[in-house]
Amino acid sequence: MSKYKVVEKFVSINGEGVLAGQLAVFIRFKGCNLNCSYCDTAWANQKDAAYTLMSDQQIYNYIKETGVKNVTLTGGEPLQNPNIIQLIQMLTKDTDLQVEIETNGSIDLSMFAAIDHAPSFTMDYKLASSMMESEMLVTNFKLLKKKDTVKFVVGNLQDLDRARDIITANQLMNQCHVYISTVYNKIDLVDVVNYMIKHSMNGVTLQLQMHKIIWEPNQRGV
Ligand SMILES: C[S@@+](CC[C@H](N)C(=O)[O-])C[C@H]1O[C@@H](n2cnc3c(N)ncnc32)[C@H](O)[C@@H]1O
Ligand SMILES: Nc1nc2[nH]cc(C(=O)O)c2c(=O)[nH]1
Ligand code: SF4
Ligand SMILES: [Mg+2]
Repeated sequence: MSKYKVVEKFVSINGEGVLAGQLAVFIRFKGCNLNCSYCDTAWANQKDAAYTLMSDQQIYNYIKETGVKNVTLTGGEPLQNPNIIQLIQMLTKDTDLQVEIETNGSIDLSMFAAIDHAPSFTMDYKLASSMMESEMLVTNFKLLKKKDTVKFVVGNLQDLDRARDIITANQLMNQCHVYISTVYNKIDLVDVVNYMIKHSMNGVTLQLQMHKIIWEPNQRGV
């Protein structure tokens, strides 16, 4: 049985994505293969970050004890542990749960495509201001389904230009949800909306991180 390094687990409202505003139970895994300039959970990626080793069953039991049905696996990078497919299979077998996975766009999603009752993926496409764009695996786009999301976290207007190019070149609007989020406190939100109007970005959703509005932005466990 696999064990996973969990740095925190908590119940909150989901602050991001298509289920934003709904209750969710979060499992945050330690460590990441990328190092984005703006990462708000860099603490979880440090070698000396404290963690609890948990098995698939212990994670499942914790989730069920909370009584919360939306489950978000995040990190760090949850999919960098190849055994995570076992946990995903255990969670998705329980059709009472709605499983969502936050992933950074650098991990090949093909091995997860065949899972029964597939989870929904929110896959970032890291833009230039993250300093991680060269790590993006664009072959993942074709694996995404209607319930999945590509998320662009923009730090400046050049990032928005690039996001628009990627959306068009890969016809993402026909593939899945498309979200624009903003690097917290980094870019004028009015500029982002005006950009969306100017470029007729129909169907694209702008999302702000709700938990950073409700709580102090650096607070953990929310
Ligand atoms: C912390 S990451 C963990 C999952 C995975 N490693 C990833 O990058 O998608 C979860 C989400 O938070 C976003 N994020 C991280 N730092 C942020 C910041 N400063 N402002 C806005 N979003 C941020 C990431 O882009 C990602 O969409
Ligand atoms: N409330 C809340 N919602 C979230 N949605 C995605 C998160 C993440 O860190 O992946 C997150 C988070 O850290 N907190
Ligand atoms: S990929 Fe996600 S966890 Fe990793 S550094 Fe970037 S934002 Fe942070
Ligand atoms: Mg977060």
